[in-house]
Amino acid sequence: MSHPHNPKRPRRVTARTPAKVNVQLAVGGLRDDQFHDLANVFMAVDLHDTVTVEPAEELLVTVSGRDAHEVPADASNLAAQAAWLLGERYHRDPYVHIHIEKNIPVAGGMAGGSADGAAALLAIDALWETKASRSALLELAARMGSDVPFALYGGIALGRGRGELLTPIKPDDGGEREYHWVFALAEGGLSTPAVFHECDRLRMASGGGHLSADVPMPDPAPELLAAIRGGDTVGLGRMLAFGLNDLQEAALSLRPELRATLDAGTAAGALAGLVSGSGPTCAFLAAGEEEAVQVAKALRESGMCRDAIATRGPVPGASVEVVE
Ligand SMILES: C[C@@](CO)(OP(=O)(O)O)[C@H](O)COP(=O)(O)OP(=O)(O)OC[C@H]1O[C@@H](n2ccc(N)nc2=O)[C@H](O)[C@@H]1O
Ligand SMILES: Nc1ncnc2c1ncn2[C@@H]1O[C@H](COP(=O)(O)OP(=O)(O)O)[C@@H](O)[C@H]1O
Repeated sequence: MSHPHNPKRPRRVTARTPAKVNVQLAVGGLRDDQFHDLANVFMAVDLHDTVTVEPAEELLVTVSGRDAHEVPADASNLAAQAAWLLGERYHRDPYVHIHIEKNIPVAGGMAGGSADGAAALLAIDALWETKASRSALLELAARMGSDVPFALYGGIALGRGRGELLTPIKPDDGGEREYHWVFALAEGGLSTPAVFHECDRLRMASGGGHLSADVPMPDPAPELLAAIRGGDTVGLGRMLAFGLNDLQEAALSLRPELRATLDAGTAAGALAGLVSGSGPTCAFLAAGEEEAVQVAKALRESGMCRDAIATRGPVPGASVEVVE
């Protein structure tokens, strides 16, 4: 199935994808397929991985940047899975060199692997000129992982099902809102399945052994949706401080030292601190850009994290940046 190079075809394509934070992560019961039903309110934030693809004799993954050595450079890499899935669908050998420039913390609860998978889908589709429809890309994305479809969407969106059934959430006046965030990066990652498992274990223990399947279907918090639709930073902070991440207790149970990180960020003036998704990255909402810079500085000086990054959201989802 080799395709001779057509001089008009692209030689190299670069795409980039943002990380995410979950402003709500309501976790329902364990389903028969071993996933949990979610009400997952994602926000894409301005911290990106970049993926460059070019034709090659075999499927090859290379990685550079932050924590590159922790990223699998084999078929388990979500970017490699994108090549396999697109190849299967369009009857092509998945022979591409995929280079990932990592910036999103690995196993940090910020969907870095999903970001790379989504960027690779767009980049390889452009390289091969397969012109996959948006719905075809979303379907392949959902097969790759629950978080991958949102990486294509970006912005703010509610994810239902296992997180893959998305509805965008926008301010009522149609305008853009900017929220200022600080992310405190932890040493080492947390395994997403292990955190879901710990969530089930804690529920079983506190409920006297009730089956996780008895947990009601999760819903988004109406006050949270109202804050987002009203572009209300203080209202969003109030809801985050209330505690809308059902995986937070599980992440803290596996990593108790994250409590001190959360305390350090709120003591430094953040409106609210929360564990990002399954953790261990901690996210802090700040009142404005200046406040975010101050919170990041205080967190770095506290020694409670390995680095702290001030950034903003929401930002658009995965996009092709350069076609050469
Ligand atoms: C928790 C979240 C929140 O957005 O992300 P992270 O914080 O890890 O980035 C997601 O639900 C993670 O999505 P993703 O990382 O794509 O997970 P998947 O590959 O689909 O699933 C990995 C494993 O996580 C568990 N899982 C995932 C999604 C879900 N709705 N229920 C689950 O129980 C299952 O054990 C599954 O085998
Ligand atoms: N491109 C990738 N970048 C990072 N991790 C990847 C990638 N592809 C597969 N993985 C695997 O996925 C796991 C979870 O990574 P990641 O997506 O960064 O975290 P999280 O699920 O917490 O958001 C990693 O530990 C790694 O084994």
